[in-house]
Amino acid sequence: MRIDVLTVLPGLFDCFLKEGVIGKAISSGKVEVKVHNIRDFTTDKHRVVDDVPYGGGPGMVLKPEPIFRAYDELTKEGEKPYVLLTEPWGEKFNQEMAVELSKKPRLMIICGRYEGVDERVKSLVDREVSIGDYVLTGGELPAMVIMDAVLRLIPGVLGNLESLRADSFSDRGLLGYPNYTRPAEFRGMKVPEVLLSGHHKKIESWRKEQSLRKTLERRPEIIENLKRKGLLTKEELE
Ligand SMILES: O[C@H]1NC=Nc2cccc(F)c21
Repeated sequence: MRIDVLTVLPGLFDCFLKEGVIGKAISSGKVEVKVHNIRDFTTDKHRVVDDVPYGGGPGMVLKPEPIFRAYDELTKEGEKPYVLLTEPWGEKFNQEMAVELSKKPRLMIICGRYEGVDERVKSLVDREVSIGDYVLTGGELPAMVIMDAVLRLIPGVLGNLESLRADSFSDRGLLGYPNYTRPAEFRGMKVPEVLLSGHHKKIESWRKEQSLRKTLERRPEIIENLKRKGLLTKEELE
């Protein structure tokens, strides 16, 4: 997969693209992520990227020209990208959307600003996406959240062990089961016996039960949603 990111704050992406699973996926060539500074696509001396809103009001609005120039430049060759705009009032991002986006050969993410982007930019956009109903200063963190969730789903990006964990559970949006590691007892708190038993079938069913119980307790709507979609097996429903 190739992702092009358009932003006025490219520096925010430096560590994200170098560290961890995402950093390895890029350095190994499994995925290609290019961050572009919208300012590099301006033509005036002051490299202006935003301006005051017509009709008055607070804040600044990202101008259309530099973004269109970047889009034209970056889509001259190769496959047309599926274009996302990170927007406070966009469609709520979730695991289902992450799975759908992970199947696209090429993405472009235009990072919005809280005050907004000129409406005409949306003629380039396939999906306006928000990561939540809270006020951020810009769309760069949402872009990193989206890339993190999407890139980890690309085959080969996660190590073998981790990909085993990316089972139908997490990808159905169910909450995870409790995790423990050594020591078996710490400050009087013991690891559940079943996890020390080495009985894999029992361990698996304990984990499944824990995950379903926690999801039912904290996020009952996820269970309802899966029921409606017929994505819960008979024994999981018991
Ligand atoms: O993800 C959203 N949630 C909250 N604030 C935002 C600000 C700018 C862009 C954006 F996508 C967002």
